[in-house]
Amino acid sequence: MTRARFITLEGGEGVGKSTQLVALAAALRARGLDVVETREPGGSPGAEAIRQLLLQGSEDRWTAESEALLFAAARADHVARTIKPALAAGQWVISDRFIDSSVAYQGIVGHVGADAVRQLHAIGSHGFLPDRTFLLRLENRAAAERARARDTEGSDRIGGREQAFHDRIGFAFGVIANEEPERVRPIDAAGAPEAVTARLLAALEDLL
Ligand SMILES: Nc1ncnc2c1ncn2[C@@H]1O[C@H](COP(=O)(O)OP(=O)(O)O)[C@@H](O)[C@H]1O
Ligand SMILES: Cc1cn([C@H]2C[C@H](O)[C@@H](COP(=O)(O)OP(=O)(O)O)O2)c(=O)[nH]c1=O
Repeated sequence: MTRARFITLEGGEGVGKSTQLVALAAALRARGLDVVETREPGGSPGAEAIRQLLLQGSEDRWTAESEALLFAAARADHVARTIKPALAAGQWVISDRFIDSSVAYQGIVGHVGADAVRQLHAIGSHGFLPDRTFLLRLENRAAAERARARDTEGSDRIGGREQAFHDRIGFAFGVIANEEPERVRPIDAAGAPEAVTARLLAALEDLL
């Protein structure tokens, strides 16, 4: 039996992370693995409370620095209370977003700086990293169309920003994937959900 792994799904809004999280977890369970599905911001009671602070209210509710600290605090709780205990118990963990979202949104696009965000992660979560990160890649307009179809009742504080912001996020994730090619694997997110899941499984085969 291989050891339990921590997998994260990253990418901009609407690329299909939540959809693939459910499908990938089901595929891994079908192979007999015990899988925990989680998400950020959130994933533990404390982090879910911080999620409310982060995603509700006006766009200027937090300074860029406060926002980065809140994400790091939520992640520290998520890692300590949910992710590490699950891995220690032999469960695989798949998270919808993790540190790379902070590096992209707060670090590269939000001007806090990628290094500063990684330092916060070093303090809050001892620099804990996923075994593998899948970066779902989808052409910007297709992702915006998927997100619009989903968010018929309006989007959240961060998701509701203009298209140019989301374009910069896509670019920032590309920078991250280039920096850490061993951990961060780009996956084509176009096409039917089942086709994307098959690509994810193929790119996970060596860890199974
Ligand atoms: N491969 C796909 N093809 C078409 N629509 C999709 C696909 N994957 C997800 N969707 C739909 O697009 C919307 C956004 O997907 P979601 O998984 O919520 O994305 P994310 O979590 O990355 O924001 C949802 O309405 C979802 O049902
Ligand atoms: C985890 C994380 C999320 N975010 C943002 C990305 C999203 O706009 C929002 C999370 O909203 P959510 O609805 O969970 O994500 P999605 O829109 O992908 O389905 O928070 C950050 O800015 N930094 C982070 O570290």
